[in-house]
Formats: sequence, structure tokens, C-alpha cells
Amino acid sequence: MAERLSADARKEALGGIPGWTEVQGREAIGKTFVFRDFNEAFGFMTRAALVAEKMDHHPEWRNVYKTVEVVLSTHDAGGVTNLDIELATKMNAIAKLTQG
Ligand SMILES: C[C@H](O)[C@H](O)[C@H]1CNC2=NC(N)=NC(=O)C2=N1
Repeated sequence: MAERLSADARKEALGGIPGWTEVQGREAIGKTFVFRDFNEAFGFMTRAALVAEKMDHHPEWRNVYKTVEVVLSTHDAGGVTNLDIELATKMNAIAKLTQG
């Protein structure tokens, strides 16, 4: 199983994934993505869902129109692991593609 990152390791990893920050009150990372419209937002979610399923690592997320709020943590580990960092990195890349 993936290892829970220390607070220092989390901070360091967050430095490499623009827009992602610590969630207050729990060990998790989050980012709010804002797209041009619902079509783009849902396109992002569709692509990200396929990647998440392949990784067997799943986001907590909420979509309202063109905004997608994402929270990542590794429930099995009770915190943030490299799986979250990897999925966050992939989501940033997918968002870039989605936004054209
Ligand atoms: C059995 C299954 O592999 C586990 O429950 C996986 C599925 N997806 C998961 N996703 C996330 N975010 N954290 C987990 O601990 C997790 N565990």
C-alpha cells in the first residue's frame, strides 16, 4: 500500500503541482478547476474518471456548471500519498488538454 506522506513531504510535493493546496481540517489536497462551460468541465471529469479507474484511485469531487472542486486523499492510508500526487499531476495535464 502507498505510504502516507509527512507534512513536509506533502508541502514539497505540492510545490510541483500548480493550484493544489492543503485542505483545512483533514489530511487531503484540493484544487478548484474552472472551465469555460459545462461541456469542458464534464469532458475533464470524463477523462479524469478513466485515469482514476485505471489507477484504482478515486477522487472526491463536486461539479457545479463549469466548476469542478476536487479533493484527493488515500482513504486506506488515512492521508495523502504519492497516489494523490500522481492523480493531481495527471488532472492538471488533462485540464490543460481540455481547455485547449
Ligand atoms: C479496494 C480498492 O482498491 C480500494 O478501496 C481503493 C479504491 N480507490 C481509492 N481511492 C482513494 N482515493 N483512496 C483509497 O484508499 C482507495 N482505495
